[in-house]
Amino acid sequence: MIKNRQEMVQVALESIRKKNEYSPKVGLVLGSGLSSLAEEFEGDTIPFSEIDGYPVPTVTGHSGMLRLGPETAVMAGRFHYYEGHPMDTVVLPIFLLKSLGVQTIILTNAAGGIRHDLAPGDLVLLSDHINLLGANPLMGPNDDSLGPRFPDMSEVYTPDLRRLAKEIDPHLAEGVYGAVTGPSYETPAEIRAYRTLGIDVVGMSTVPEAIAARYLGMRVCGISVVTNKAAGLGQGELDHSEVVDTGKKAEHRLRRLLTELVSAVRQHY
Ligand SMILES: O=P(O)(O)O[C@H]1O[C@H](CO)[C@@H](O)[C@H]1O
Ligand SMILES: Nc1nc2[nH]cnc2c(=O)[nH]1
Repeated sequence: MIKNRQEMVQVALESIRKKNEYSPKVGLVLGSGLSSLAEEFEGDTIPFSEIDGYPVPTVTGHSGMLRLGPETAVMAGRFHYYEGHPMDTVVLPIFLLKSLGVQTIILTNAAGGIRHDLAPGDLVLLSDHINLLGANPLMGPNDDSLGPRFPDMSEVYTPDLRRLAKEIDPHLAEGVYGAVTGPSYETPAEIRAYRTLGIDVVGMSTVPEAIAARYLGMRVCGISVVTNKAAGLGQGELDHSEVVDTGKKAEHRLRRLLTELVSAVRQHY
């Protein structure tokens, strides 16, 4: 299983290296509706379809491109567990970013707001997460040369990066992200239960990526765009096209935060 994942990384890396040799230190993953933010960062655009062995996203709002430049590697799109991918594939982009030289990763996503003060369009800096996926991307034999068998998760979201983000955007909310499998959205009863667990925003991604990134020794920052009030807390039904539209509308504030955070990270480390 590990061999398979490391082989996938190697094959993907070789096809990227035929296109350019950049080794950026900062990586970004852009969630639903946020793909066009990749254009903010300098680099060559490599469609996922041109990366050997790499799947293409099946979800609207994930364009499926890597923008690889001297300072940043941006994954415009991600793979979700609910798409039917094994966890190895869900976290393949993280292992690939690591092999490209990335040391700091910024994970973004679209999420439903559970905490009462969160409204569509708000940004939430992740302070922690709760994994309700029923799976962990590190299951299976461990390669000790990559990371420990039992990696510590007491500070997944690097405090220093959170401080930098709050200096840039002092009104940034902070909260706990809960990851569920989806693809069905939650019932109102599930949302009430998640609230009592201490979950502030809910989504179907990010947590496997954050776990893999910490395992690999990366610094991690997580940012949710609240695209809707969670089930039962707002008006009407949840709809992915609204998730994508609201994600696009939040791009302006997120653009400033991401670009300034990337330059702060470059100065800081
Ligand atoms: O987490 P990202 O990829 O931003 O997408 C979120 O939006 C989709 C549901 O509308 C799910 O995929 C959920 O995880
Ligand atoms: N699970 C989940 N994922 C989302 N992604 C965007 N909004 C939501 C939501 O309300 N629930």
